[in-house]
Amino acid sequence: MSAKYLVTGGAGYVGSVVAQHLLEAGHTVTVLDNLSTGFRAGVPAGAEFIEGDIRDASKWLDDSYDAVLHFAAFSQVGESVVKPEKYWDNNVGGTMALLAAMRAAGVRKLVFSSTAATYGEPVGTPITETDPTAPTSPYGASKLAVDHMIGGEATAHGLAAVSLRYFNVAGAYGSCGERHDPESHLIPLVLQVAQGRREAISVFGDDYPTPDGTCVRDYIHVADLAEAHLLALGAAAPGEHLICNLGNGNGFSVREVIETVRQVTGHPIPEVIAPRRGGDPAVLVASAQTAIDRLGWRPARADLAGIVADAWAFAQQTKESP
Ligand SMILES: NC(=O)c1ccc[n+]([C@@H]2O[C@H](COP(=O)([O-])OP(=O)(O)OC[C@H]3O[C@@H](n4cnc5c(N)ncnc54)[C@H](O)[C@@H]3O)[C@@H](O)[C@H]2O)c1
Ligand SMILES: O=c1ccn([C@@H]2O[C@H](COP(=O)(O)OP(=O)(O)O[C@H]3O[C@H](CO)[C@@H](O)[C@H](O)[C@H]3O)[C@@H](O)[C@H]2O)c(=O)[nH]1
Repeated sequence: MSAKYLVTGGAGYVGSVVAQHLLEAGHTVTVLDNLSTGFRAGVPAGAEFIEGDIRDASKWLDDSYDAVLHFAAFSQVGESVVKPEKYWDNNVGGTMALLAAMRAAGVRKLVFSSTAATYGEPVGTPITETDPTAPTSPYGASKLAVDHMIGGEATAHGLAAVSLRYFNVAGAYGSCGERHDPESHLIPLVLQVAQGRREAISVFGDDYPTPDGTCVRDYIHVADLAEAHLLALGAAAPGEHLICNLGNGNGFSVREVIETVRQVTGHPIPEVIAPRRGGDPAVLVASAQTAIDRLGWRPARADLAGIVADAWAFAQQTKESP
């Protein structure tokens, strides 16, 4: 059945890919985005676009919407360590206003972009949703605070909510992909080296307690992630807050990612060792068992070389833009 969805942050990377999937499934989509890190051209054709801030969501939200998918946030781990106030203000303050607008409008279903960064340094691998949450960055702390806020909203006011804790999102979907300005994520930065836009990739720390000394992450294809959002829209009952990790359960080190980019692009990719980046845990690998059991989700694009190849195809389409 066709439904109407508000997608906050739908001019950004993940939000645009999910909006595109919703449109392809026959739904009506309104994107609300203040373009602080997103791009007008990133909004998929066929979606209505409102240039505005989630803090003002009450201006546009009404009971014609069936649910909100909430992506709008600042999301750089390293930046959050040096500018924590920016993260509390936008991620927590903005979501408080959005939840109030949803309550006032009677929109009672939410899917939220949470993150692996809520766990901090894990107590074991893979990470499950019942593991302790002790974020190592203000970004992770702000997202954990929002998860708590959503839990309270569900219990007190009957919201049906799903927090999806993404691990490292990568790859592209057709004309929707990752283009941050400036870019901070590993795979698009390594691809910029392959394109000749950067001389070398900096490896942030080679003295972590991992097999090759560099940080290990669980890279998930953005299209697999998008499919989980569509499933999540039907997963929670009123008053329930379901939390699901989303990853493939495979960890790759920074060096392994760089080597994969060499294989995909044929470029030698020079690397230089740089100091550790603040806020980075050594290893983040997901158990997605809850998503498999509760959403019926199955990742179909888990191969790292395939993920990098899709990101490379997208980077080649958008060579000149940021
Ligand atoms: N990319 C990842 O690897 C990853 C991993 C875990 C979680 N997440 C979460 O997923 C979400 C999307 O991440 P992304 O990589 O697509 O980031 P992005 O920066 O590409 O997209 C975020 C979008 O939100 C918009 N936005 C920010 N603040 C806003 C506000 N106050 N009002 C309206 N619009 C606002 C930005 O303009 C941008 O278009 C974020 O919440 C992020 O924390 C991302
Ligand atoms: O130039 C670079 C950029 C990154 N890295 C390293 O590469 C890894 C991945 O970094 P990045 O791509 O910036 O992603 P993360 O910092 O792991 O964070 C992403 O993944 C998290 C979940 O794991 C999400 O919460 C965040 O929103 C999302 O940005 C980390 O160890 C970084 O230190 C480098 O060595 N050099």
